[in-house]
Amino acid sequence: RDVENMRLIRSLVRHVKYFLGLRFDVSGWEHLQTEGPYVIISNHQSSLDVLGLMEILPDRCTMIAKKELIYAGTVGLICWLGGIVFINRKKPNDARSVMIDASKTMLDDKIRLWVFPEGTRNQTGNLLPFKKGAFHLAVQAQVPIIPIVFSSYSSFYLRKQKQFNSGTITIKILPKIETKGLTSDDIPSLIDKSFHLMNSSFLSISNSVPHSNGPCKH
Ligand SMILES: CCCCCCCCCCCCCC(=O)SCCNC(=O)CCNC(=O)[C@H](O)C(C)(C)COP(=O)(O)OP(=O)(O)OC[C@H]1O[C@@H](n2cnc3c(N)ncnc32)[C@H](O)[C@@H]1OP(=O)(O)O
Ligand SMILES: CCCCCCCC/C=C\CCCCCCCC(=O)OC[C@@H](O)COP(=O)(O)O
Repeated sequence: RDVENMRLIRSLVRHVKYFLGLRFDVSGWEHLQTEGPYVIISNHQSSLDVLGLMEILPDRCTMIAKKELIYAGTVGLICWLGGIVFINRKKPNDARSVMIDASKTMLDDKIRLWVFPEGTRNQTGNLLPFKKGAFHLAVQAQVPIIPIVFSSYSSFYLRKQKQFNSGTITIKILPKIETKGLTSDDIPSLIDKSFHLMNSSFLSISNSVPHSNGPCKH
């Protein structure tokens, strides 16, 4: 169990896009060129997000995930080996204390953490209101937040209708938001700022996404 295992996991998962006929169009790479620990926040539409995440995952970065994933067979084992931090959403007090510990570990071990602040998968067409854990994490560790937005999958993937075509996912990496000097009192405004930046980015890149490239041959 070591965050370094994410290098191997990342290089394996990066091949999956070819089987699904998906392409990634990434902008803002320069914003990930930040030294030391930081918190990445991104929107969460489906398990497909794992592909986009692995496409751009920086070194020494692991994720916060719901603890149910440990029991998901091989996927659970891979998550555990990659040092994923598991939280129990049914016990918010426990989840908070795990995240408070993580704010120390990320500084001690120079680790970056990826959090889905919506807290659950969402394909409603707008981002869900953000949970607060990711922002406490960044403020407690006094590290920057890097917001990342994945465009809507709805032009090629409709879960209820069981439709899946090939398509292009736009990923926009936004400039980092500094938290140096901020305290827990600043969290509501930090959340507000992050939410509006990400939601407006999401709407703008989702409208400009090229439509499905046609049915997938597989
Ligand atoms: C092929 C195989 C490939 C394998 C691939 C591997 C990749 C896998 C990728 C896996 C991807 C998997 C992806 C997934 O699994 S996504 C699902 C799991 N992830 C999350 O849920 C993350 C986001 N959740 C949170 O951050 C929540 O805030 C938590 C769960 C922590 C609490 O939720 P809660 O429901 O309680 O809501 P709340 O946010 O309104 O907070 C309530 C109150 O608590 C205060 N508070 C909160 N936090 C802190 C804190 N740290 N220190 C001090 N205080 C804190 C807060 O200020 C507020 O108080 P007040 O301000 O109202 O007074
Ligand atoms: C044609 C079907 C298209 C789907 C293909 C998916 C391919 C993805 C490839 C490999 C990655 C598999 C790893 C799965 C990790 C799942 C993480 C995840 O998404 O957990 C759900 C959790 O965050 C929120 O849970 P809830 O929405 O609150 O319950």
